[in-house]
Amino acid sequence: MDKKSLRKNMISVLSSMDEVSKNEKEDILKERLIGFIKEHDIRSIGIVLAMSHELDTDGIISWMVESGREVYTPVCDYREKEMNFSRFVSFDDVVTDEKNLRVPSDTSGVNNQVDLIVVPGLIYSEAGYRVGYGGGFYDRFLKDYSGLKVSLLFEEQIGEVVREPHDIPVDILITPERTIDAKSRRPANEK
Ligand SMILES: Nc1nc2c(c(=O)[nH]1)N(C=O)[C@@H](CNc1ccc(C(=O)N[C@@H](CCC(=O)O)C(=O)O)cc1)CN2
Ligand SMILES: Nc1ncnc2c1ncn2[C@@H]1O[C@H](COP(=O)(O)OP(=O)(O)OP(=O)(O)O)[C@@H](O)[C@H]1O
Repeated sequence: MDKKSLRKNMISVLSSMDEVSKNEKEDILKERLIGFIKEHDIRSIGIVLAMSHELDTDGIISWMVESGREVYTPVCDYREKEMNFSRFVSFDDVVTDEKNLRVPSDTSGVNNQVDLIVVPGLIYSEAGYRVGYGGGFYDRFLKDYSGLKVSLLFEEQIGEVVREPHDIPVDILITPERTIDAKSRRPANEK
């Protein structure tokens, strides 16, 4: 199947997940990510403000802000195909961009070298390769980023990913059932 159909299929799988069990899994993912953040003493985090079919990140973001961590969310320049992370302070200070994604109303506080980025995606291989939403924003951004990269996902999202030269893999995959050390599953020249 081509990449576009793979994306479409996975979006429909995610959209048709049972709401109650999805919420339960999201709660587990939140707790697992909080454990990871504490364990690695993460102080600044880059994470998306999710769309409705995506894994809900609002609860995680609230915990991060309340626990005194700095939160940054992506802001895209669609013309330049560029993305920066702007400081997120409160859900009261959020607007929507031209693609209807939520972004901070004040985008001046940029930090592109946070301790941890939670990388969104649709399909993942256990080696940490990823099919995203097709914008290429993360692959372009991550080539100059040197901090930790994790992804949160449901087991249903693990599958075969055909690697492309520009793909930048994540270090760790967290599912409701396990934490996969993706980096250790790759050969030394692909770290
Ligand atoms: N919540 C959330 N925010 C996010 C992302 C994400 O995955 N989730 N991103 C993760 O990268 C970035 C935005 N990614 C985007 C990727 C593609 C298009 C886009 O141009 N979409 C096409 C339609 C897609 C298609 O069917 O080809 C369009 O609107 O014309 C927009 C944003 C940053 N913010
Ligand atoms: N480092 C890069 N430099 C230039 N173009 C890139 C780079 N990374 C990705 N692209 C281009 O962006 C487009 C989308 O890439 P791809 O299909 O890999 O997106 P994706 O991985 O699904 O999205 P994302 O990385 O935003 O999650 C492709 O046309 C690809 O060639």
